[in-house]
Amino acid sequence: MTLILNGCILLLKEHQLLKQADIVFDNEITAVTYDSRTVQKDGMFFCKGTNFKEEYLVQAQKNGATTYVSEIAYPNIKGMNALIVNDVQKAMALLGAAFYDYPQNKLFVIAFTGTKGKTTSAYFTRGILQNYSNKKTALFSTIDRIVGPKPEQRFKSDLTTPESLDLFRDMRTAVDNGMTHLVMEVSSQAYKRNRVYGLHYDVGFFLNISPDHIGPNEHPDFADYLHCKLQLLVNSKYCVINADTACFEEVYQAAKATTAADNIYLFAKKGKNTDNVDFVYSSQEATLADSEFSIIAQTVKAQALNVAGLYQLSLIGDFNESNATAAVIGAGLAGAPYELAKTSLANVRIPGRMETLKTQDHGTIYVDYAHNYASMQALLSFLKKNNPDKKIIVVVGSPGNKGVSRRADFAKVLSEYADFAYLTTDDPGFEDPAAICAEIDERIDHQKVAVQTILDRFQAIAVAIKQSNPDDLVILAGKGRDNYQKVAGEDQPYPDDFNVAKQIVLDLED
Ligand SMILES: CC(=O)N[C@H]1[C@@H](OP(=O)(O)OP(=O)(O)OC[C@H]2O[C@@H](n3ccc(=O)[nH]c3=O)[C@H](O)[C@@H]2O)O[C@H](CO)[C@@H](O)[C@@H]1O[C@H](C)C(=O)N[C@@H](C)C(=O)N[C@H](CCC(=O)O)C(=O)O
Ligand SMILES: Nc1ncnc2c1ncn2[C@@H]1O[C@H](COP(=O)(O)OP(=O)(O)OP(=O)(O)O)[C@@H](O)[C@H]1O
Repeated sequence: MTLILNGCILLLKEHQLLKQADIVFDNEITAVTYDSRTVQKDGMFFCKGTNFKEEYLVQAQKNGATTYVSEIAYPNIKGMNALIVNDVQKAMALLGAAFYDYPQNKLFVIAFTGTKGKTTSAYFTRGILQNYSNKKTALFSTIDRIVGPKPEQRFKSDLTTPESLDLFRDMRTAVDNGMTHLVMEVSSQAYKRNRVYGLHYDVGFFLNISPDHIGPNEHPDFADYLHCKLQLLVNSKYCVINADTACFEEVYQAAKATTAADNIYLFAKKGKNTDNVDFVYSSQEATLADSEFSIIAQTVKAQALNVAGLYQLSLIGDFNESNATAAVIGAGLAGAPYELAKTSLANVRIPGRMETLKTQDHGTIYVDYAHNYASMQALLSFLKKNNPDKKIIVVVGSPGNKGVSRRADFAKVLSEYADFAYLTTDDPGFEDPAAICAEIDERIDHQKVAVQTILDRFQAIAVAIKQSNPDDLVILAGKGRDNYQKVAGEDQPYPDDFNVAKQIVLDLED
């Protein structure tokens, strides 16, 4: 992979990003990076970030960088080409795509945004497309990035949507590994930080929106959060929208701004406002671990996708039927027909999303990543509605140094639905986990919910399971399959909630 300096200048000018170009020598660029520690010979180095220091550029030059791209010039740096731009993140995304030779053009790209359900929908979609594409579907999700068919081509993600250079590099790797399809999650932060600037998708999904990610390092307010999420639709050839979402009118208008109505698909749950939607899904039957739902195609264009029919899921929750409906439509737009979607979907399981453990004498255990009001409400209200006579026991904590409003939110949602709450530790960071639990506890309605605080998460889960009866529902919320606790700047190893529960159940049933 290479870049020609003149080509870079043209591209930046085309997007009105170039303020100044100081060219010392003309050479071919054979590597790109934003980290001085990974610079290679004849590399291009991007100076970006709130914590950026000039010494990184000095190190980059020492390590072989010949060109830097930055929003400000560094006059002390001699003997390097300088491309001074008015937005380094946008410049990086454009030059990154060019450097990796536009790998997105070789992939059918399906992208999901939404406050909740991105990972689940992405996994469902990939589950179907893997069978449709002969195992050639890449996945960029919050949990992992899969760039090829071999186990070593799957690795853990650090961000939901990676930095642009990493994104285009991984797309290139996926193409070189023979992948033909890509399913990816796009966070609002990815748009805020221009990680996906210039990227177009074959299909873009808007799943839902509720207040989240608003704070000092993320979005200043809800309007900014929504605006960032809407960008996905503006950059998609086909748009698929959950018509039950909050702010539907704004969302639909954003799609219509750049997409013909024929290429916009709407779906909604039966019983809501389904008059003008293409697909309606409806719950048929749910056990404690599986659910059955149907998708009806209401319009000619929906029928043409050939995906309507009855479906089964190996995880429950009406919200997961919504996520699965989205996946079926996405896979349908890629060409996957009903029968294939049906058989593929039935087998998809997602790490830490409604994973179920059935015990002999201690109820049904759910491990779920629900970690804010919207997701906890969706989860607990579903369980309550379908099991009005069963006791709901929740093990939950709230993280330190972020999302402080979640503490009051958890108190509210527990008061609404839970019978028993075990408050415990969840990534306390630099805060005292006991104080965090106390903040939740003081807002819980103790007339409705019995509360016990057990700071050791393993012990909290053990006590919750041991004290439950065969008919009870025990929900281990918030951490999904996280195998660490973030404590005072360190990731301390933790077996993960599912493994902890499995161990406790094994010990009990020995
Ligand atoms: C607020 C935010 O998005 N920050 C991201 C951003 O940081 P930054 O650009 O400010 O970089 P920085 O940490 O100040 O570092 C400065 C620069 O110096 C470079 N450096 C550093 C040390 C050195 O020796 N040499 C060197 O060159 C670094 O490579 C970096 O480019 O770029 C970094 C990668 O270069 C990200 O790791 C970092 O994500 C932080 C950790 C983060 O937590 N982000 C969250 C908010 C996020 O993006 N979340 C969304 C999901 C939430 C949602 O749904 O919106 C996500 O997509 O994951
Ligand atoms: N469509 C939905 N509506 C409301 N809640 C949902 C929905 N889908 C999933 N959830 C809940 O949210 C949790 C997180 O789901 P998922 O990981 O799919 O979402 P996400 O958008 O990737 O989330 P995040 O941005 O927090 O990583 C699930 O464990 C579940 O409790």
